[in-house]
Amino acid sequence: EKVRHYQFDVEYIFKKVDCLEHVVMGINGQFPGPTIRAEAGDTLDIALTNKLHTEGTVIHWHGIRMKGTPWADGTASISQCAINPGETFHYRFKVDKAGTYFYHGHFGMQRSAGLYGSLIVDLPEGQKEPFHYDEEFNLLLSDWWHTGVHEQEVGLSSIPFKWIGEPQTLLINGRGQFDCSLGAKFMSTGIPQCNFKGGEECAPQILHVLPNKTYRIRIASTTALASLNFAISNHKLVVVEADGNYVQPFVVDDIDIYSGESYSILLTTDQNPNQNYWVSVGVRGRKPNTTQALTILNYNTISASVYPITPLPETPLWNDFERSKAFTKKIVALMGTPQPPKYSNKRILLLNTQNRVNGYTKWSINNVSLSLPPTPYLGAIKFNLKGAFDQRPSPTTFPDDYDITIPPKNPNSTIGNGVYMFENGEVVDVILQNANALSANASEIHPWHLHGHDFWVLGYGEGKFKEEDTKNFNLKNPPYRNTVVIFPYGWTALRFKADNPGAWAFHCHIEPHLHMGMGVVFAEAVQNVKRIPAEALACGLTGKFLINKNRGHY
Ligand SMILES: O=C1O[C@H]([C@@H](O)CO)C(O)=C1O
Repeated sequence: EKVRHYQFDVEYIFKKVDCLEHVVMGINGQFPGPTIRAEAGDTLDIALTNKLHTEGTVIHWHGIRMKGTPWADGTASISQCAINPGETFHYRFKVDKAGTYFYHGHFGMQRSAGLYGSLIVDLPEGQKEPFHYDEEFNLLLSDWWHTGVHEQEVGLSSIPFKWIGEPQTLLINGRGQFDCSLGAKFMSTGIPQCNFKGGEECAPQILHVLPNKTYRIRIASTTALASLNFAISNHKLVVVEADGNYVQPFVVDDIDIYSGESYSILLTTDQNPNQNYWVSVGVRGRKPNTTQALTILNYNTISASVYPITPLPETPLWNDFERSKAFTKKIVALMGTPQPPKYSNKRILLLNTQNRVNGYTKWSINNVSLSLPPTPYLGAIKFNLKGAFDQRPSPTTFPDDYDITIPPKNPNSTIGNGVYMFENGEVVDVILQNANALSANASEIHPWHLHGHDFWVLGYGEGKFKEEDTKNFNLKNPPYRNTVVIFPYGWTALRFKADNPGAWAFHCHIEPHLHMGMGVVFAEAVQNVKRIPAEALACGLTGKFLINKNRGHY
């Protein structure tokens, strides 16, 4: 159990992200940021210096539960004040569970701007994974726009509303090709063939393998918007991990991965080693307008620049939701995974709707669109600063007669910043209810991510959730995750234990949707939180409160 020290300098850099040069958020001059690698039980000590000139920043350690250090969760306005330009914030927290994680900006739309990197936690020395592999790869998937995020943010909060549209490019480990494709010869789109000489910033990273070995491929998606499908031609994939928890292994030809999720898959190199194979990432869930990302699986027996003779993997139809559901429902926990409590103490229903507030387009939960306050919730709750946010209890349900199959009859909703307060240790069921968006016959996919906890996914269903649906909850081997998707016109049920004192975001991981208000704040036992560093509180009402106190820890 080591303490691992990192210095992260966040700054804008120029980078040929998709062969065209863009301004991107980098860390220590790198995009994506440096990969953090630690062992379960280690403490990470990351000094984050904001080298941006005109905006604050924070970094969220996605999937790490922050037991005892809720102030290190890295969510602006919730766990801390944004770090001002020139200032350094010290994140110090324990990584308590092995798995595939990542980190990313959690202020404004800085994740969309490229502020992200991988965080991999290995088992401690001497402990063994419940599966065998020889080597591993790590693939961080993302999507990229040619419009800068400031322009995107303004568009989302303008009248008329300007939607960001579909991404220009999909990136694998921060590399994509916009003006060419490796598979152009095999496509009918007229896009030119890429010819890389080597050394190009945007050249795909080739997966070099040896025959008859097993590789663990860690895949995480930090996309701003896109739901993705990953496939390797001629090879089966065995899914073994999801969001840092083991799953009962199952074999598939391809996997769906939503923003905020991570998987480990095992790949056995049992195909003809004298050929190269495609590794493909394509868009699902929304009508795609982005070329699939490609790289090569190369057996090291031939040159990686020989074109695969197999056809390009075809991304399943974007709107074949039955196929998406079939994949998702294959995921169950491996025996030995923590099991859900048999009963819950409380159930809340969260209706997801697209709305209007004063003519602005928003997303709302039970008719409240989240607008983050200037004082972070953690300090505001701890010091009982009642003016910091709406003190009224947040709505835990929606009208019985709400028709989820049509656009909202009254599309007007309200802006809010209240909190869902839970008792310490309370077992909470959350039903995420999807609905029709503002235009007719439209209901979208939303991957929901919970901070500070893993939850059990008890089930998915079509239409409106009904009491009798609880009979079909999976209490035997529900997957234990931190991100779960709601399908169009459907619901997803999850259960979690509110046993981590702190204030925690629970939100749609599609970044423009969160920006449009699609999230809520949960909090439990904040009175038990100790030693919040002053630098996490030095803004808003907590900042004023501190001025009247000594510096240090509270
Ligand atoms: O939030 C969104 O807005 C657009 C569309 O609904 C209105 O332009 C879209 O596809 C979203 O996901």
